[in-house]
Amino acid sequence: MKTHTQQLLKQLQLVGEQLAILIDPDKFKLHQTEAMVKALPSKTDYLFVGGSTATGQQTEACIKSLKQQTDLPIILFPGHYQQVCQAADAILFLSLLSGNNPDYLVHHQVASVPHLRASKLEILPTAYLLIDGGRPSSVERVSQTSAIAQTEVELIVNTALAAEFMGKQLIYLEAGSGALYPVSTEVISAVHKACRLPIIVGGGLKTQHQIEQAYQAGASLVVVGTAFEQQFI
Ligand SMILES: CC(C)=CCC/C(C)=C/CC/C(C)=C/CC/C(C)=C/COP(=O)(O)OP(=O)(O)O
Ligand SMILES: O=P(O)(O)OC[C@@H](O)CO
Ligand SMILES: [Mg+2]
Repeated sequence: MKTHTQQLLKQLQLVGEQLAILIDPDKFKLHQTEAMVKALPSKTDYLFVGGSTATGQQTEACIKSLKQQTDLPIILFPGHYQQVCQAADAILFLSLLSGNNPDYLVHHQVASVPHLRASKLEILPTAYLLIDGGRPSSVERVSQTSAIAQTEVELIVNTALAAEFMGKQLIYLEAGSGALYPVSTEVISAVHKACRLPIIVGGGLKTQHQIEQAYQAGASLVVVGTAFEQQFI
């Protein structure tokens, strides 16, 4: 097995207040790649590529097209092991710890290993916590798990700390793509106070003010998908 550099993990641990734009291969149109890359906010640090229902082929075509237009690091954000693609730079090695579906706790991870053993992708061990964003999300539907209520702060903190004790390197607090409201600053700051890992926050972030609030509460990286995507539909 090749050694994986820890370049992006170090950047996530050290830099803070970073921005990722999420591209969902499901909705991605190849002919719009150039315009889309030009429209990226100047502060963009990473592109996340993934979706709950995207196929491997869609994911690969999307990443290859983006790679022709930008040098930004491309981080896979997989909804399924078949989305593993060697053309990316890194992978959020997600485990859906807010739910009790073994497929999303461990089976996708095991199934991805044959693709990852031979690859140079940097692996980012990530605890993925789905928090209620006010409407049913695709992740809930696909994984057949329920989101944790925003009021269950202690459960969220305990789940994040369990992730830290398990050796995860990143915590992703997810309100679901297109959420009516994002993960609250109360939840983010409670996790930040209790847990040493960098926090990624995504789902339902639409305004600069919401993004600033997430950083102030302790998010190291904010993910925006729908608000960017809507320019291209
Ligand atoms: C580690 C490997 C290989 C796979 C991980 C598999 C796991 C645990 C996935 C977590 C659950 C899941 C389905 C995550 C998908 C996250 C994602 C990329 C969401 C993007 O948004 P969509 O859910 O596609 O939203 P739309 O409905 O708006 O398209
Ligand atoms: O599409 P939005 O609501 O920006 O969510 C982004 C991301 O966190 C979803 O997985
Ligand atoms: Mg999708």
